[in-house]
Amino acid sequence: MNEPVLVVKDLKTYFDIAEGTVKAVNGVSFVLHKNEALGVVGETGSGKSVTMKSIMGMIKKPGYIVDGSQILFNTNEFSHDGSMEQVNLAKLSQKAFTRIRGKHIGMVFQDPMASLNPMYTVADQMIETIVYHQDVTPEEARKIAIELLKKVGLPNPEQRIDDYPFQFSGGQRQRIIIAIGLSCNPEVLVADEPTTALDVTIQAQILELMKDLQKEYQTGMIYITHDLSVVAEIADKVMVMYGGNQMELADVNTIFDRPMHPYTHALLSCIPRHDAKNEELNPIPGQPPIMLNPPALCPFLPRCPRATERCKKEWPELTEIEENHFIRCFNPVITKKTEDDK
Ligand SMILES: Nc1ncnc2c1ncn2[C@@H]1O[C@H](COP(=O)(O)OP(=O)(O)OP(=O)(O)O)[C@@H](O)[C@H]1O
Repeated sequence: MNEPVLVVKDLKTYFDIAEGTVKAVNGVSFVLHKNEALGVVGETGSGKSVTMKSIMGMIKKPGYIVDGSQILFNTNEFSHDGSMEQVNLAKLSQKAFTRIRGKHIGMVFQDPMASLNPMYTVADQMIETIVYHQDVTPEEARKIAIELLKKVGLPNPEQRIDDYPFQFSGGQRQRIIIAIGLSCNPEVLVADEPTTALDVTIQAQILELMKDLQKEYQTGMIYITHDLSVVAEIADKVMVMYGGNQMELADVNTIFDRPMHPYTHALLSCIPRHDAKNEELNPIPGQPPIMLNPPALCPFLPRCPRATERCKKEWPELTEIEENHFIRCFNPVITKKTEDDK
């Protein structure tokens, strides 16, 4: 495996509000390599977006990254001799972050209209980004922008680049956002539910496009979704989040074939499988956790069918149960490896 581009260690992001502390992200750790796609999956409110906003320096007051959290990014942006170094993004000033965001870490969000400025043409917005981060003239930037728009499948980009965002369909706008996200050839691309606002056939096209471009550019990608079928499609490895914590992290086949966390099991049994005899969905009994002043116990405890007395007393640390398979649980579901898995 190649060098890691991003190493996140025990990331905690809290919000101090009048009622107490919302522990939105409460100990997340993972490594992202070049050319690797990490799928982050979890129910609404599980901390997926706050994790990504923390990585991109977008946490605003009353939110803050707790001391001790590490978001180590491999970059030569700040070194004097062009050598690579690990920079802790959790400690980076907002000013310094403008040299990382958009250039080394690209972003694609759920709502393309919110990411594009309605007052400016696509050309204005793309050229501005490219000129800001790269040593090129506006004329060169325009050429780069047109090439990128071609790449993301926008028809007739030489003319359409001078249109305003409202003149495009939702799917086309998302293609433009992907082109902007990739415009500086970032080492990491963060995508937060980029297909949710689109209709189903367009969703599939955009997903395919992102997968192809990620492999072509060899970008490290973090792809957030609540949809397990999307994860199966796009991810090399998967992080399952619940209640601000990562419950499990493993390569995509392991997550689907031999999940060990009871929550991952519950999540997987909620999706209909074409090979399943029982066509019914199995909702997970109970309520999602409250993140305000949570107890130092597994957040899945009240809903967990495997909970024991120990779970009511101790905090489960993240453990590497087998190589590259991490789990936060005292009572994992152990199934034997089949011959195919070995
Ligand atoms: N500005 C804020 N102030 C207080 N709490 C916040 C703030 N932003 C997020 N939170 C809380 O942090 C928790 C995690 O939110 P987050 O947006 O990361 O969830 P998510 O998994 O991305 O959900 P979704 O799939 O709905 O986007 C939630 O309980 C949310 O209410």
